[in-house]
Amino acid sequence: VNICSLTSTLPVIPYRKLTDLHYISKGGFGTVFRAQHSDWRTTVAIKCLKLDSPVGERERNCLLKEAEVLHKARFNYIIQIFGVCNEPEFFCIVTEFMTNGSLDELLHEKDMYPVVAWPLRLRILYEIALGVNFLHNMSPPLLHHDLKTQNILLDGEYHVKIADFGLSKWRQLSITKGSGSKPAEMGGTVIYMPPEEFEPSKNRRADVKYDVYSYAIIMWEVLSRRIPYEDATYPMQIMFSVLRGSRPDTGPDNLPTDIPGRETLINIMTCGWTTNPDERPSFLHCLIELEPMLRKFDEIDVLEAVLEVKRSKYMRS
Ligand SMILES: CNC(=O)c1cc(Oc2ccc(NC(=O)Nc3ccc(SCC(=O)O)c(F)c3)c(F)c2)ccn1
Repeated sequence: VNICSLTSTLPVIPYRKLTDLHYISKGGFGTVFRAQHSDWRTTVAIKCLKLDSPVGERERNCLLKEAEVLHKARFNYIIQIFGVCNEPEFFCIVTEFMTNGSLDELLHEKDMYPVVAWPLRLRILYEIALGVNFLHNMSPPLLHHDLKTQNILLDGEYHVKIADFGLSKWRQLSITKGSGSKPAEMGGTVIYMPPEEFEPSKNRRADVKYDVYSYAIIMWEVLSRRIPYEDATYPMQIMFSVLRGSRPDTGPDNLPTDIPGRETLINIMTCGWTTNPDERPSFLHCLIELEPMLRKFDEIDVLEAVLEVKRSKYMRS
């Protein structure tokens, strides 16, 4: 990646402007911190190369590539990049900070969020589809291939932004080597992976139908507030049962009958996770099905749902 071509249109942020760093997360490859920008007076997130490891040319190129991707993929529902910090001893991507964390927390921290009303859950599903649909509409299509509730971030008003923490080494290697993703045992979760990913004899094309499988699993997780295959103890168990065709149960115990548009949502879900990738819907198709459902809610329903989660978070934090 040519740093000049990138930084000619993307702000270069001097390291000295980034203060109050707080550690957020780390992978084999990079580390994410929260920070303040001393001139912009805002909170930002910075994804940097491991500070201790000598910044290898390849690692630096990976992060530059990511900055370029994020810069090109600017959209309402994709995490926003503010700039890069490119100094010999410090190299990082600077993005917006998503104050309400990940969808994973919203769904499973039931003490903090005892109630997440349906209008907000459906808006979240709709906005995830808008974000991924945008990526798939780029030319060439940008495939996420690591959609999971930990990579779906929420801003101050609980609007969705698609992210990719992608901090594990093998994932970066797969980007640079252009190979498929490595087996999930290396830290990744299997629950969002389509069965064709497990096939050893993989001559997989860069599959546009990978993401919609992950999206179908996320739909089930959002509507049930359960961890898919929560009874399994080993990833291999999940892989084998998924290869045999088992999927999360869509019965009323997991998906309550009072979900608005329950039938349509279950149809999209079961279509999205079918074994044959060619039978899975496009995100455009998912959006066309979801649009009328969102129109049924008026703005107030959604705002009341947001207020309810804000109040409960405030009371319990
Ligand atoms: C409580 N709040 C937080 O903790 C927090 C942490 C945070 O940290 C980061 C998380 C992710 C990234 N980077 C990233 O998302 N990159 C990326 C790359 C490719 C694609 S699209 C194609 C593909 O997936 O390959 C894509 F959608 C995204 C980052 F730089 C910082 C950001 C905001 N808030």
